[in-house]
Amino acid sequence: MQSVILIGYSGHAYSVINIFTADRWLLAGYMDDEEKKANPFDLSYLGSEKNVETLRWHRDTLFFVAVGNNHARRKITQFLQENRILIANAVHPSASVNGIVAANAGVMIGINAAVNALAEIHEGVICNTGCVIEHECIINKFAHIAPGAVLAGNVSIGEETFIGANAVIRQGVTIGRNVTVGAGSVIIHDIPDNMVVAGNPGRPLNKTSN
Ligand SMILES: CC(=O)SCCNC(=O)CCNC(=O)[C@H](O)C(C)(C)COP(=O)(O)OP(=O)(O)OC[C@H]1O[C@@H](n2cnc3c(N)ncnc32)[C@H](O)[C@@H]1OP(=O)(O)O
Repeated sequence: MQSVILIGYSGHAYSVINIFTADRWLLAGYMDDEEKKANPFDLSYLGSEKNVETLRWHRDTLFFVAVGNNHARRKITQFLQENRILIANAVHPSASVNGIVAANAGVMIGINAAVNALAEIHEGVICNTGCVIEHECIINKFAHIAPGAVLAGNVSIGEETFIGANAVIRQGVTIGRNVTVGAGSVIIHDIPDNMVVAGNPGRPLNKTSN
């Protein structure tokens, strides 16, 4: 049985725990800035990942950065990599994965998510519950595709971009980096970097710096 240590232990981590448990991994504990008051999965607290000595103590175990915020997830992942810590992927057994998923790269693929032919899922990406990522889509590093979102064929999503729950992206659309797409939006045109867009059809709400 493989074992994994989580970094982060709140809402997003709970979904990640569900995935690892369904895939029969052993959860060796969690790391966070401090011990959490809530411990619904009865995990052991192993200290802060910022303490390099503590981190290296566990270097024979795989880690997973279970942090929903895209930018924070990237920062922590980079820190782990600098310290030669090995990172797992979390793929729920119910997910249908036919694309190309970066190996050992902190990718999460949730319950009933579908990744179709030749889609690329890069490092640190979250493909959340029931999302559909169609053929030849490219999901760049540390993006998050929220539950139920549908990306038609050949869509490209920039680094650290967030696609809200149940959003629909028309085929061939390119969405830049650090973009937020509101829940339920329908995106039919390309979106430049650093925008917040929402609605049907999606329109800018304002400029963001996430
Ligand atoms: C497992 C998980 O939980 S993963 C997380 C899933 N969560 C989501 O998908 C939520 C995504 N977030 C959203 O949709 C947010 O509403 C955002 C990011 C688009 C905007 O949030 P905020 O900046 O806080 O905007 P705020 O709520 O103040 O609304 C601003 C305006 O945009 C409109 N608006 C906000 N969200 C949306 C939306 N999804 N679709 C259409 N219009 C929207 C509001 O009605 C409001 O309009 P008004 O100014 O005419 O009253």
